Amino acid sequence: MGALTRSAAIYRYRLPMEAGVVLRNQRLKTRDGLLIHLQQGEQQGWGEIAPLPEFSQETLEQAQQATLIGLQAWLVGEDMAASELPSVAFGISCALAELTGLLPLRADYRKAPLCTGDPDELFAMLNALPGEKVAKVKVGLYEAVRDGMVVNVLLEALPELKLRLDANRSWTRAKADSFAKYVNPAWRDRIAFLEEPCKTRDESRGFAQATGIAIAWDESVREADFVVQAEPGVAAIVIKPTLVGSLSRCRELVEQAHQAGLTAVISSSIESSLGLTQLARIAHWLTPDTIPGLDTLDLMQAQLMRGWPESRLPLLNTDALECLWRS
Ligand SMILES: O=C(O)CCC(=O)C1=CC=C[C@@H](O)[C@@H]1C(=O)O
Ligand SMILES: [Mg+2]
Repeated sequence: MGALTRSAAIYRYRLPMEAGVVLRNQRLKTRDGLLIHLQQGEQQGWGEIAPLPEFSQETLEQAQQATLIGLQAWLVGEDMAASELPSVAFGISCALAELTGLLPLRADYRKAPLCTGDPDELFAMLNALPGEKVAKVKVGLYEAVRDGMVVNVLLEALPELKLRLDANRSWTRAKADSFAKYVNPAWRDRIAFLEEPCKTRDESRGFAQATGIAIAWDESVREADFVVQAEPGVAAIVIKPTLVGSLSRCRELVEQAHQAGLTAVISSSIESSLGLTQLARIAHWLTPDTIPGLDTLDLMQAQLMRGWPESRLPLLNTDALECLWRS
């Protein structure tokens, strides 16, 4: 491989977001990130490196520096050690996996639609979906009691529906319990999982065991002391590659989850359509039996380089990219 000439480039993109996309404490007006392009002889690969504000530890500037160092090493034929910055490790490993043909082209474009809680809107969305009816609802933003009622109404109105819920650690145990109180016990097993209900893992475990509502780890997966293991009440782990790291790290997590009998859900960190379509390919490759959590494209006002099937958003090409470095 080393005999063929290598070239590489780093581009920067900025995509306008829909008004009102709020991440934790911050309104996200634009999504900013890097795309990298690697070429070796006839082979090439793209990768996206886009730290997510409020979720990633690294800034875009730090990611850019680390990317440059990584690509310069690759150009002189060195084996790149995975960067310590997860977004960089993910983007570089994707570009290499495209270049070497490791990442298959087939993709899983099913997505669990993100739903605001309006049963009519959800009904229309689900009717348009082939196969399994799974939707995702954010909870923990308003009153826990209101969340409980919304979930109950959705499950009652749509008998085929399974729900994924996400509280992003916003509840005390008491609030989580007041949510559960409003969900008919007969329907609780149609909650595929509730991501991170409580502020601590122990509280979340206690909640799952007391209520019979299965939970999933998301934030926890990125913590240093986290170990993938079967536990009572835990159904799944959520893997957001931009926040987790290299493709091989993601693969390792998927394998550990499957060995422990847990579902592994490949999920978005609000990447552009380039990164999202790669995540759909990763999901088809590593978790073919599980619908990935990729319904975030419509939070943006445009797609980038590669289109998501049937998306009506305009597709921007390389003209929208600013070349930062090329060699
Ligand atoms: O998991 C999904 O189905 C979509 C992605 C998603 O919900 C999220 C992506 C990025 C940040 C958060 O707002 C949110 C999450 O916490 O899981
Ligand atoms: Mg989550």
